Amino acid sequence: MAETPLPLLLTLGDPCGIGPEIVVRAVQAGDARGCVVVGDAGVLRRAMALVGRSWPIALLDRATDVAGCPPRCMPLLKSPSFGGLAGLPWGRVDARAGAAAAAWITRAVEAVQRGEAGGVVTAPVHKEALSAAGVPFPGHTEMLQSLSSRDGTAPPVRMMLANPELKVVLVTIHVALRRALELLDFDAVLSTLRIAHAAAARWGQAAPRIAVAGLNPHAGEGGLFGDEELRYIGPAIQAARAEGIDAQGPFPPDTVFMRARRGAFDLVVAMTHDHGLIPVKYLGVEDGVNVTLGLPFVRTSPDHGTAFDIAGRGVADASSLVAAIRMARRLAGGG
Ligand SMILES: NC(=O)C1=CN([C@@H]2O[C@H](COP(=O)(O)OP(=O)(O)OC[C@H]3O[C@@H](n4cnc5c(N)ncnc54)[C@H](O)[C@@H]3O)[C@@H](O)[C@H]2O)C=CC1
Ligand SMILES: NCC(=O)COP(=O)(O)O
Repeated sequence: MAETPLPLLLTLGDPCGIGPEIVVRAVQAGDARGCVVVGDAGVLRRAMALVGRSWPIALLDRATDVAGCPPRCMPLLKSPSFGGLAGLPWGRVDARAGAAAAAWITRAVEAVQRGEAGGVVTAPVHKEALSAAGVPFPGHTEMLQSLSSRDGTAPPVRMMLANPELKVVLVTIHVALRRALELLDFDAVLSTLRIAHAAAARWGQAAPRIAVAGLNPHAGEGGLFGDEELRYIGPAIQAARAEGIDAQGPFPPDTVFMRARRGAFDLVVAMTHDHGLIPVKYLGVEDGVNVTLGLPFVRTSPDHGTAFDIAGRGVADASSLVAAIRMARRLAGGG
């Protein structure tokens, strides 16, 4: 008999953004079966009111208790309580919202580390709200990495954004562009290639064809427009190849995504956040999923943010969250 997969945990994200609304929409559409929400009952009720639906909330001590949850109810893992969150104005940076969002991420990781859940799907947080709350991480990726530390050592992780046409893994993420240039080196590129190669086996590509986008226009044009490709990107690709990784490049960043989209490569490694994410997001946020590679558990997220400009208006699209839930189920082995 097939085993019932462990539930997925669904963190509500910033209470002032569209996270709670898209979580409720995903539940309403039947796309969040087997998921347990991590957040606040008042915030959930406010989101239910926004979409014109109301379900009883079943408060769970453990995520696995969802098995005994009556039908047509919203399973909510007992999570740190803050009070007053449901009264916060929509679409504003608020330290209380940032603190709550961070606490729910921590709660979800505790539960997954105890073996109660198959993975974590996170609704968006606002990075300024996290910072206002004194959270020492710019985003989920860094926070999840830190929470996964063992004996004081955090695993190397990378952000991947994926849609049905493109998969892009980033060498650097939430730092100023100047700082990203300082952080880029042989080890950072080689480590990214190793993480991407190892992670691809989880979605069924044991030997992915990885294209590496250069940093400079035309990938440096033989050193005419910068030498990072010659100094460390190319050597890191060669080192990866020597380990059996099918890494190719460096290719001009302005054309490599087009080639990958046409099927020449299975994924693209990009040096900086915007080099890599603009091509993915330009194809539309509906199908995009953010996956953290290298963690000891599955974590996915929609590819969009808190959308403060439309928060509280009841017009948010839950498609990307639904894609993130489906991807998490696949990666966690639940179909
Ligand atoms: N995984 C996460 O926690 C992420 C968090 N962020 C954070 O979110 C905050 C806001 O980021 P922005 O750059 O404004 O990007 P954003 O993705 O929140 O919004 C960009 C535009 O897309 C629209 N949009 C986004 N998601 C939508 C949806 N589901 N339905 C309909 N329209 C949607 C928004 O209304 C806005 O016009 C920032 O603090 C950013 O760091 C951004 C990306 C991911
Ligand atoms: N642009 C994607 C993004 O910033 C997501 O960050 P994270 O919260 O998943 O680390």
